Amino acid sequence: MRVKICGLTDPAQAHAIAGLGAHALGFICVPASPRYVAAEQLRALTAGLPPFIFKVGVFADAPLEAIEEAVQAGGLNAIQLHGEEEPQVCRDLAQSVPGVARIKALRLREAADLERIERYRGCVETVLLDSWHPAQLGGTGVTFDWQWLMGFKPGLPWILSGGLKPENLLTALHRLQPQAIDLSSGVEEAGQPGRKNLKKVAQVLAIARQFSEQSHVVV
Ligand SMILES: O=C(O)c1ccccc1NCC(=O)[C@H](O)[C@H](O)COP(=O)(O)O
Repeated sequence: MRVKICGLTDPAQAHAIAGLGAHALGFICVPASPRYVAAEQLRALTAGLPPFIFKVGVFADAPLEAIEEAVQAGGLNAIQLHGEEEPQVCRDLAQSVPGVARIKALRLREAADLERIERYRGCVETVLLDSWHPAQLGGTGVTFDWQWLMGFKPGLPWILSGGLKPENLLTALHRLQPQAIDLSSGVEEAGQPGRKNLKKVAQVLAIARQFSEQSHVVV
């Protein structure tokens, strides 16, 4: 079970969360987000992180130059495409930013939205399933209807996201058996987007570890 903690804005917190055992850290490169970090901040956030930590930049219909700049500044291992990027855009990015993994986020409004995954097969390495929200692209703290994932077998690696928090994580893991999870607002200080509560992060990592041990999953 891999754990991605997303929406970091403070270098000391990024280091602390890496030290707690998160596998991936996410940085929001979407200017409209309250968790937005510009390229220079990204450089500071990622400097000196352990080399085995996966660094993910989150974008939404961003111009290629912005993605290239962030990839370079942050030494990113992956880009998460959280907007309306078509499969061809994802394919093209393999040429533009070679060696950087692509994660396509799908914001689910109804069960039928899961069918969109098929279009991205072969265009991205991983899909991330998040909740749809009328006014926000991500970091909403809202869960989608987990019933939609009953019998779900997409045939490519996937990450469960959307409204996960220490209180509902174990239920989600038992019911949905995701390969990886992504959390943001559920591990934040109340009313402070981008400021993580390290106790909640530690709790989440302990739950994921405990679940993996019980399920004999290699962490
Ligand atoms: O977090 C944001 O502010 C954000 C803004 C614009 C696009 C994407 C964004 N976040 C993407 C993420 O990967 C979040 O971790 C994901 O939406 C889950 O958030 P939450 O429901 O708060 O755990």
